Amino acid sequence: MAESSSTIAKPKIELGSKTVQELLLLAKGEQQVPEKYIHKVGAPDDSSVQLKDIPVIDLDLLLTPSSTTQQLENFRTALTTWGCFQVINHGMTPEFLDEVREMTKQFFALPLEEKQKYLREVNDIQGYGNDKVISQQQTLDWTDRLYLSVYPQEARKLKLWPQNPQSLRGTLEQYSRKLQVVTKTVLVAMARSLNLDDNCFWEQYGEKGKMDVRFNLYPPCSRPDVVLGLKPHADGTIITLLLQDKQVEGLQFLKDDQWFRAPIVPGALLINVGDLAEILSNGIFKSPVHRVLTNPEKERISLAAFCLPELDKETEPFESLVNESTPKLYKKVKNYDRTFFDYYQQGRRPIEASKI
Ligand SMILES: O=C(O)CCC(=O)C(=O)O
Ligand SMILES: [Fe+2]
Repeated sequence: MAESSSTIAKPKIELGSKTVQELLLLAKGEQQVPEKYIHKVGAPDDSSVQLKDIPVIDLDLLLTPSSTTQQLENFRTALTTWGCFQVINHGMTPEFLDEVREMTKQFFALPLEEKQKYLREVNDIQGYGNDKVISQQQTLDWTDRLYLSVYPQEARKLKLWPQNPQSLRGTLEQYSRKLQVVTKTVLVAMARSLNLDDNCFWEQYGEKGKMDVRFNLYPPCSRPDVVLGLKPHADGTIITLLLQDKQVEGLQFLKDDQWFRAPIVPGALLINVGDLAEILSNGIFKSPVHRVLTNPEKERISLAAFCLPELDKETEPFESLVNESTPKLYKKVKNYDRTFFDYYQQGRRPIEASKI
């Protein structure tokens, strides 16, 4: 159902909440999970969720002339059915990816006071903390995070970039530079797979395109039957590039109304279409709904990089994808990420509001 963005309540103030790690420290081994994390409806019934291979795309082959047709065809199918794929040969060694995972673990393993040096300020998104709490009714996610803008350079708030572990700043710089290269290749391939001008997705991202990274920690949870690491959502991005934990699963995708577990492919990055690429492609690419489950024994980490258009850039379906037989399906949107979290926390999808 289409709805106008004015129907979403705009929070004036944010209500405070503790990080999950802090909560666990205070609980001193007590198993009780606070009420506000418990899903009374939509609890994660995991009993019939299957593991299904998400398409694997070799980035090295994607744009080479000799293999273009078949590779691009597979790529397009991945984006129109799953809305996500695992990418290999992306230019980063398994050792380097392990280093990125390791620094993520090391950061979350620091004493609370150390992490709190980088605390997110109320109503800001960058920094260490957890869910933005905008209503007492909100069911919270069992996750702590460190959210940092890496591009454009001027969006960086370096005082929130941890100096401990010492390697974090340098490794993050290196990792995000590599991700920019992957992003460009993927965006060009997306255009090519739709027979559009090579640069059309890349231009939407823009020279000042935003890349925000979110380090996620999902501590063990004694009630995985009723608590979620992340509520079902689709991303408000053009694309999202995700580095998954190497040992612990948890991510699931909704496809044809069924949940599927995302397998771990240790050397791969998992890339998914976000709402903005769904809009640009006039609905041809699917921005998939996904969620993260909790694990009773093991903690899980992940690192998501969100690619968003530069500030004030307007996003609407490419004209060449709109004609009499395929009418325009989405309205123009701008600064989409600003309203995204308000919808998310109410368990709603912002893309509904832009549907015509
Ligand atoms: O932790 C994961 O595997 C997924 C993270 C995610 O979906 C997000 O940060 O938007
Ligand atoms: Fe996500």
